[in-house]
Amino acid sequence: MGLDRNAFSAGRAELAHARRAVASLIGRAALFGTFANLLLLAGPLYMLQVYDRVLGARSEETLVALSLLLALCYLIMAVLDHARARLTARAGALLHDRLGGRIFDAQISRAAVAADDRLAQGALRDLDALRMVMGAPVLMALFDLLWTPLFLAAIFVFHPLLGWAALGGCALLIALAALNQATTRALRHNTAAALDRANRLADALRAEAPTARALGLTAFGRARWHHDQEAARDDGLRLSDRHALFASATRGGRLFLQSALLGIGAWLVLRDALTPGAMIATSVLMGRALAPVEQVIGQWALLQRASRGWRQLALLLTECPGSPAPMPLPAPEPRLQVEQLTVVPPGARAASLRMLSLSLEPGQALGVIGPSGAGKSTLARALAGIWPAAAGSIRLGGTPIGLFPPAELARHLGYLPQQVPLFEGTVAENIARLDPTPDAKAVVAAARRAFAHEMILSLPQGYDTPLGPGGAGLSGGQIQRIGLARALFGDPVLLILDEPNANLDNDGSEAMNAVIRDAKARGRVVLVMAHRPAAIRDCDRLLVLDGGQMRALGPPDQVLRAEVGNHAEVLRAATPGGVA
Ligand SMILES: Nc1ncnc2c1ncn2[C@@H]1O[C@H](COP(=O)(O)OP(=O)(O)OP(=O)(O)O)[C@@H](O)[C@H]1O
Repeated sequence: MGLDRNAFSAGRAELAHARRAVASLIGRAALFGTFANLLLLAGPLYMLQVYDRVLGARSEETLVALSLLLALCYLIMAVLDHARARLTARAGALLHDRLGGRIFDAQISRAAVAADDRLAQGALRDLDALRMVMGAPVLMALFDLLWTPLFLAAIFVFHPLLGWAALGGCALLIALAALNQATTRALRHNTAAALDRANRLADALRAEAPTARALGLTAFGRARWHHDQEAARDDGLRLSDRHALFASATRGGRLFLQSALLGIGAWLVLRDALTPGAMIATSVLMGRALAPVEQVIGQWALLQRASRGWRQLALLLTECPGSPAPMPLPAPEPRLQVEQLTVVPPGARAASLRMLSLSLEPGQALGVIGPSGAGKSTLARALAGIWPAAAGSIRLGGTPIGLFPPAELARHLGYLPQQVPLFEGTVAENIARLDPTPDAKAVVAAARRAFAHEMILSLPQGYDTPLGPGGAGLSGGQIQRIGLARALFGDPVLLILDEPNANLDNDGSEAMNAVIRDAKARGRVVLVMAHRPAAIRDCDRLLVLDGGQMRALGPPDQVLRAEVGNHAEVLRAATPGGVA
């Protein structure tokens, strides 16, 4: 990725801290591995003894004793192997537990400002890759790799010529693997990118399947998907051919190496430079020395994936630093002050809201109107703490909103976005902001305030009605009412309603105005972003935005008279049954 190491050192430190927590498990696994590897030497030693002692002395007792000893060694080795596999798998699970919550929060805070952020999208998969690699045999093979030099040294002890041949063979196999990696890098990248494009398109079309079919997007969508799939298939085939070539060469090389060592050993035996037992033991030792090399080479992709995941997570954690446990702040008074607020949408170059100042006292409602793209939703998002202020400030009850921890700020805010997202879970859980054990009284109170109680009771299982993703199974108006109940849950001091009556009929619009009146009567501050005049009827101040700037702010009559040519018509439309 070509990133400066220091650029994500804070994240690295955080990951290393979590890794230290699992170090004792890994340490124990490594200790067991040490003994298991030492016991591996029992095989070659047994052969050495059988060839050089048992066959020479023709002693059956020695053979039986040696065989029993060998069986005991292998039994202990199997137990140790099993124990270390369990330990490394648990180390992976523990690492996942340690980091899971933090990474979940970090990816949400990053996605909150840029929904299509790749780092956020892949974070949980990166964490899974770390967990998997710790439980995979490749981690143990990495430990075993440390023993390869010892086995090679043992071969050197038998004869230096055998040692050099073994060392050269190992180097050749590693060089082959490195060459494989280097020559397939571009292919791997292209295959993954094409597959990613194809899958994202398929996911998007599937998520909007009915609309996609009705709009006739399927045929061209399929053609695009095919195009990317074909690219992925062609590069994937080239990649698998290349891998197969290297895999065959490696396998052939390894088999040849083992036989070659036997051949050199036999030649040395003929010249009385080696015993036959040492000749056989060398071949077995070579097999042991190469086994972890082969395993690491074979599972290199898994290691690479985990190492990429580690880097990406380090970057994510650096960019979304965890806040130390914040000092709890008193609940703010319902008073809003916005000063010289400028907001630049994430990823955009230009500000979509500039130098806006306003203040609202308890019990005041502000209507925000303006043409499409004027900056109304931008203001709503900034007030809800979603988009940060590029300049200026937003204070709630005198406290800058950035000082509230996000979860605490969310409790003081009731935000109804233009597109209301509902999630899999019951109606009650959705109103209680996904609390799996929702406070029934608070849920019903919020639904009553939102005039949604009767509507919810008419659903098949009332508050326990399960909803599909996005609120599947409900009408647009029902979704909006449940979204409003969720905004009112916990009786927040500031209500931000972005196009609240977009999907509502006249009764729904009336109910919405009653919600605004009720909130005002209880001293709450309300902001209503609206296209339909009916939504601003109960607002006592009106803000007109245009091109991200304030055009007017004041009492609705006055502002409409000054700003809108047909103000009389607009005021008439603001009454029930008026023109939408
Ligand atoms: N996520 C974004 N990234 C970049 N620019 C954005 C983003 N969202 C909005 N904008 C830009 O900010 C400007 C204001 O958009 P905003 O959604 O605030 O307008 P609006 O008044 O709510 O419009 P509408 O009435 O159509 O909902 C627009 O020019 C838009 O292009």
